[in-house]
Amino acid sequence: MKIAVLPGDGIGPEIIAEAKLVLDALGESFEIEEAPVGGAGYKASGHPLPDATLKLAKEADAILFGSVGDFQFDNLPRELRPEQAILGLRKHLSLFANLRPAICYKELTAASSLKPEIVAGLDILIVRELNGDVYFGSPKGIRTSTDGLFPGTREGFDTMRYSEPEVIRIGHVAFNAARKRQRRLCSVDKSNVLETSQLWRDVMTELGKEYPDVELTHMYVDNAAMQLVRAPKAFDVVVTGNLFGDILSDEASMLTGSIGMLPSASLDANNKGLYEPSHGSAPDIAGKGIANPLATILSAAMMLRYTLGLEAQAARIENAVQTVLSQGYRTGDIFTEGTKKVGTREMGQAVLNALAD
Ligand SMILES: NC(=O)c1ccc[n+]([C@@H]2O[C@H](COP(=O)([O-])OP(=O)(O)OC[C@H]3O[C@@H](n4cnc5c(N)ncnc54)[C@H](O)[C@@H]3O)[C@@H](O)[C@H]2O)c1
Ligand SMILES: CC(C)[C@H](C(=O)O)[C@@H](O)C(=O)O
Ligand SMILES: [Mg+2]
Repeated sequence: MKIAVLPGDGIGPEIIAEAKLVLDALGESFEIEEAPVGGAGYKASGHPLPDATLKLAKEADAILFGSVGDFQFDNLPRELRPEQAILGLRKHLSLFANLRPAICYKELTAASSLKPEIVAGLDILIVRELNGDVYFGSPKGIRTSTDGLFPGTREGFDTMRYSEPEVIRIGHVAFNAARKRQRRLCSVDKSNVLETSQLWRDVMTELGKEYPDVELTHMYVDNAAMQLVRAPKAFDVVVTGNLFGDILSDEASMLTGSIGMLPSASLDANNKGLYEPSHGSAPDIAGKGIANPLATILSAAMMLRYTLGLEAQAARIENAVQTVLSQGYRTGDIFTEGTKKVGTREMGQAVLNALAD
């Protein structure tokens, strides 16, 4: 099994190094090949998604991705900025289904931004559509306005767009995920204002008839943002568009203690996937050896489960993460009084030790 490993920028290489050690420790014969991406790709070959990196990503069975982004590239034309690499991979590989599980481990209830009783036992799954919406809709750009309130001035514009088949395919993923869980699906949109959302809601409602065993509800995104911090355990599976899902999953991460705990899978129609932590390159802590590697290690576990068919190995990794948390190891982002503060390497080592036991 060939795994493309794309560390990227900022804390990417630090957290990926730990996930690689975990994969090495499993005793499987993975063929692991690394390639530069993001700012690192730009530096190596003048493009954030070099041809050789894209080729490797396409031919590999699965992709493990760190993170991209660095303010030193902010002044480049958009198509050369690091973030285009992850957007390009998602698009080129048709990775339309982004699964972001927000689970609050019992040891981390104290680290959550909410009261422990509100997050204890929290286990929700955000299913985010990843190939459409305002991210990819055209036209987009910056131009001189010819109408509107301030003609003759610059205006930025993007197009929010969803086709029916795009909504149907992510809908099936979400309904099927709900079937394997508590059979409750909340579709989040802004159909009181947006036409894309009206279509989204109509299509989800229609699709719901094929899944009579799943309870489908609808919620406006502003209310969903509020309910996520008021009573997050009321959710089971949430399905939403690209932009709303980006924002809601960062919000949900804080219920688990830290964004450093939130893994993700980005899947195509055949469950081939790219696996990455939901967080970014964290330039504020890059190079300090203090980033939390657990979201990346848990993403590797998702890769074993969803794409490589190694459920038992995925469970081994998840159990090891559970063990290190109960042993009291904490990186700074999840540290609370009475626990042991460690850096990236020590946290990774603790996971390796737990795997060896
Ligand atoms: N998929 C990706 O590659 C991805 C995702 C999100 C953001 N980004 C990019 O990352 C760069 C920084 O973005 P940002 O600051 O808005 O978001 P970020 O997720 O990188 O960081 C937000 C905050 O969370 C902290 N944080 C993130 N991951 C952490 C970890 N593993 N351990 C401990 N703390 C962690 C950071 O220190 C920071 O304070 C930008 O260039 C952005 O575009 C990339
Ligand atoms: C870096 C950026 C393009 C990306 C997104 O908006 O999808 C990130 O925030 C994420 O959540 O993976
Ligand atoms: Mg994001």
